[in-house]
Amino acid sequence: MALATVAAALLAALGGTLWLAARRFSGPRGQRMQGSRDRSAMHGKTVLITGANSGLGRATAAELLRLGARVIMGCRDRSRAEEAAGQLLQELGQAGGQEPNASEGQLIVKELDLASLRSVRAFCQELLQEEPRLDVLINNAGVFQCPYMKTEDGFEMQFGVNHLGHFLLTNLLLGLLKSSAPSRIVVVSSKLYKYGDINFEDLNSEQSYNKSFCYSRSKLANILFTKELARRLEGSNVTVNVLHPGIVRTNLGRHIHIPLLARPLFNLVSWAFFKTPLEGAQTSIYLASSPEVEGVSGRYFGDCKEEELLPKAMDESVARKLWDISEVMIVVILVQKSPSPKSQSAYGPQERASKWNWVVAHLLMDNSVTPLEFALWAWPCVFGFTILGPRPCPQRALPGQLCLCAPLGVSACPPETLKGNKA
Ligand SMILES: NC(=O)C1=CN([C@@H]2O[C@H](COP(=O)(O)OP(=O)(O)OC[C@H]3O[C@@H](n4cnc5c(N)ncnc54)[C@H](OP(=O)(O)O)[C@@H]3O)[C@@H](O)[C@H]2O)C=CC1
Ligand SMILES: CC1=C(/C=C/C(C)=C\C=C\C(C)=C\C=O)C(C)(C)CCC1
Repeated sequence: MALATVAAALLAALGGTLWLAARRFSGPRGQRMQGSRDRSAMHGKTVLITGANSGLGRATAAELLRLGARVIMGCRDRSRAEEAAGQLLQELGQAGGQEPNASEGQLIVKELDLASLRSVRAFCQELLQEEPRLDVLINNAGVFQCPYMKTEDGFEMQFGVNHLGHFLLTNLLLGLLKSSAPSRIVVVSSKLYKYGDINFEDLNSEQSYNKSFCYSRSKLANILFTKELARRLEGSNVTVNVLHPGIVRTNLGRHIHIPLLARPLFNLVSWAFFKTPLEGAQTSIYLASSPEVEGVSGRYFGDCKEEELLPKAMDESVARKLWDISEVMIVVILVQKSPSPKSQSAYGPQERASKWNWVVAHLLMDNSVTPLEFALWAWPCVFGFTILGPRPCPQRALPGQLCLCAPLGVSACPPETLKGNKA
């Protein structure tokens, strides 16, 4: 009897494995591969890929390199990136029957930590000095469902890396992309955007943190960012599109804890059902290199085809507001400040409870003010704020001017506004 049970269990396990293996090799996960195209399709083009040392970024880099591109790998860990670059060149050499480095494509490793605005700025400064052109920017790097952590600048990690770091990166490189036009920006989002919301009152998850919601919110932010950027880039010959890659077997799940004993099963299931990185990277490669999407902008793709978005990912006013807030966050952000006794008196109980210690600012007006213009008066404004403490927000007090407002109505405004508002 016992023998029969063991035999049945073994048979079931074998059958299950065979079924999974059959799925692995027959499933329709692999949409058409972009890799069969002309080997010099990207010759003369410079492509920057963030997070190119692993998963989808690595596979995208390999393929674009194969197509002849000069690929810049923007990675946070130089040694991991150099190791990946060495492997890529070797694989390319082996595949092409050539010596590594002998192919037309070129691979460059540069340090870029999207969890540090200082690192993003330093990276861009170097890139702008060294690179005469940039044809494709692929915002690929990402963090998935990590425990509550903050970036160097005090942002919740998933929002900070997946959205804000890329927001700054893209804005700093826009000039070069425009001067290299026709050029492309490709944003890697996720279908999980559906479960996110842009809750402006707690963008930094100070009040509560849910790792799934925050990942989804950051991916929704990727889509809204793409929509708003496409609008701003109309007529510039720089396109921007966003994609979801499907579920792909990469290192993205590193923060998901799986009990040791269950790991083999999860590995088997992910092996059978998930896409390989090369399969998952096809839409990135397509949007970066295919002539089919020349001039196409502001669209959402999966499996190399345009897909529909939920209304919340197409809301122009939310996209604009997110842009404005992000712009101010990256310029001003670190007005790291604990409320002084004086400023505490200006808070209601709810505000005090939120322990407001940095300014989440937003543009009150829809007037477009460049970061440079903003920076010119941001510091005097912050200075005024520090002296006078938070003031009630004089909503639209000075038409055409910009005010910084904390989420709960506490404001740091241009000095004139503060003066006019003094009690
Ligand atoms: N895999 C999937 O099923 C899906 C993935 N995506 C998206 O695809 C993108 C790529 O992820 P995937 O390849 O799967 O995951 P991987 O974890 O394999 O790759 C993520 C890359 O992002 C890099 N990265 C993480 N944090 C930072 C940072 N602070 N600065 C710079 N680079 C950083 C990682 O660097 P390091 O190796 O040093 O950690 C790594 O190179 C992500 O945006 C993800 O959200 C979307 C939907 C599904
Ligand atoms: C989620 C689980 C795993 C791994 C998932 C990976 C590698 C990526 C998933 C990414 C998704 C869904 C991103 C969406 O944007 C394991 C296979 C490690 C274990 C099971 C759970």
